[in-house]
Amino acid sequence: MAQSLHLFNPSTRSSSLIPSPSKQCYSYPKPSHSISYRGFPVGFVKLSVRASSSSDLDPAPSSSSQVLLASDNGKGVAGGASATYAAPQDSGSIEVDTVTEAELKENGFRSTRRTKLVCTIGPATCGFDQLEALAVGGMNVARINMCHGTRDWHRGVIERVRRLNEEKGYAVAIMMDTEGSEIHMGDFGDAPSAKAEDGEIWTFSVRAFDSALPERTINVNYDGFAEDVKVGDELLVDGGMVRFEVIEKIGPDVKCRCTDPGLLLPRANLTFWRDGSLVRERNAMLPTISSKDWLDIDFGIAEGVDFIAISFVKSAEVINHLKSYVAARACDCDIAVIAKIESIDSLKNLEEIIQASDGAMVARGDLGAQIPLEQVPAAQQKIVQVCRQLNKPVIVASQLLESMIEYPTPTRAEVADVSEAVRQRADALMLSGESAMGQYPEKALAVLRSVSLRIERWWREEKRHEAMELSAIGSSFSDSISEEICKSAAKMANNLEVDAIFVYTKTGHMASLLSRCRPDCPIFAFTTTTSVRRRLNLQWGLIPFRLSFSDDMESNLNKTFSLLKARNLIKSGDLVIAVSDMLQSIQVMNVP
Ligand SMILES: Nc1ncnc2c1ncn2[C@@H]1O[C@H](COP(=O)(O)OP(=O)(O)O)[C@@H](O)[C@H]1O
Ligand SMILES: C=C(OP(=O)(O)O)C(=O)O
Ligand SMILES: [K+]
Ligand SMILES: [Mg+2]
Repeated sequence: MAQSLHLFNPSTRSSSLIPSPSKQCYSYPKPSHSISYRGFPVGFVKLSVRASSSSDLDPAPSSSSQVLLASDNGKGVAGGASATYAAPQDSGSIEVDTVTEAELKENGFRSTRRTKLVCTIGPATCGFDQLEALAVGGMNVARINMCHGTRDWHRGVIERVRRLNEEKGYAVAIMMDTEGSEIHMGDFGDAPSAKAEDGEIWTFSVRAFDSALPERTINVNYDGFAEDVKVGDELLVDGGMVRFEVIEKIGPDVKCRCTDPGLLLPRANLTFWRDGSLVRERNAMLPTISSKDWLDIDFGIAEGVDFIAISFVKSAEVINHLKSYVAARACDCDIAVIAKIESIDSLKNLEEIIQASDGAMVARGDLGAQIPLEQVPAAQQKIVQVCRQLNKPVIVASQLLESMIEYPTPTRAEVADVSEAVRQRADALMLSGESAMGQYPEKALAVLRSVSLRIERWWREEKRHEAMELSAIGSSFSDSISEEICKSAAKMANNLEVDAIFVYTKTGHMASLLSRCRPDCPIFAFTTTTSVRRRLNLQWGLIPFRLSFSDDMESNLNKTFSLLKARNLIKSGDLVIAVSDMLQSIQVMNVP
């Protein structure tokens, strides 16, 4: 027997949507057998609430009443959509990728992976077959780093990922990461890297060299470099992978002695320190988004990437600016803006930056160059928590499996680091050099996958009581209803041990609210557009499906059940909870 719980705010809906006892709007699919429910409220409850009339999203007068309906037969409860959705042409199909399909069939719902995986694409993984191997291995998002390679090179990667999605049914999203205008070294011409030995004198220069670089010379991208540094400053490459001391300044050239030897990689980040503190001279005035970044952003918009990650964000202002820029130019696609938290300024303004963004990245590489390394773990935990509270997806990035650039197995410490990020319930983990230029990209991805699965299972079995208290975030009354529905649905799903939560969501918002609750069961997110489906691929626990659906939940459910059954993804008797952002309701039912 199907049971349902609906919430209405009658004043926000047309009169035809108000429940009418004589009108039976739903006849839910009848399961083949009935089950008993523990603790499920059945009955009719009327609540009086004060709706905020100041919200433009919810123009309800303060006298409006909010009605909570629960039904034990799933019939006679009316509702409707706040918008009418046109059913696209291909209404008879459901799209889900073959890897998820295989995983669901082999391991059952419970053991599908909840933590999402991002792979940086570089020379080691840019071919079609290599990209396909990563997709098969569980890559949810492909990241291209505009610090490296040409736009043509990146365009090629985007085309191959899109082709992979079209030909093989994947929904791999594309994230474009901007270079940012912090100080970094140039390339080494044909050499992939250079070795700096203890005591060697190297020249860091802002001069443009026409031909090959002179020996032991490094280009610096920031014109003010030679003016900003002082003799005696300490110069850190990549947060301390290699260290130099500034010994002499000669016009545009800065001579430095190597004090900690190591490998110099192209475009490595440079910071300089004076008396134990990071120096913030005129370089602190560089714009977050450089003129080259703006051209890259235009490229990303033209290519229809799914996410744009902004390096070295300092304030919410730049995010707001970029979001309006994107909104004005990207007419038919919705590009999410991800704030990379990798500077002292971004930590200072953390909450406002995350609030303004569509997600965040804990970019530990540069963060570890700006704050003492021992402070990075606490910063990571804080960023992950703030993102969860504010309902923004968060990616933990950099050096997760650094040794796997060279070796086929990770260190125990790396496995512990990956475990910690999964235990913090971050939405996604990211590979950088491991997948871009390492020797074992697929093996590194397999480690992220197996560690995620194991820790997620441990969490479900052992840690359920450690649920995070989620504060209210809704900015309108209608938002608050959605939020409460998702919290209740997630709690019910855990208590009733349901097999899956189904969410019908046009924009993806309702799916993200469910993901935020980190329920024990997977969330099947049905959405009408391929772009939303790809975007949902970054969020914890969501299995995005593309499906055409209408505002009629009965037919949506019937259609979903029959399509999923035909593909052996669900079976009669499976217990599911369905929620939707068109009709604010929770329904509990067995698959017929
Ligand atoms: N498009 C690319 N072309 C060439 N090399 C790349 C590319 N993307 C990434 N890499 C390599 O992978 C390494 C790690 O990638 P990433 O972490 O994104 O960059 P970075 O180390 O510069 O912050 C880079 O240092 C670079 O050597
Ligand atoms: C992910 C990071 O940014 P990028 O690789 O672009 O330096 C980082 O600094 O950790
Ligand atoms: K970058
Ligand atoms: Mg960085």
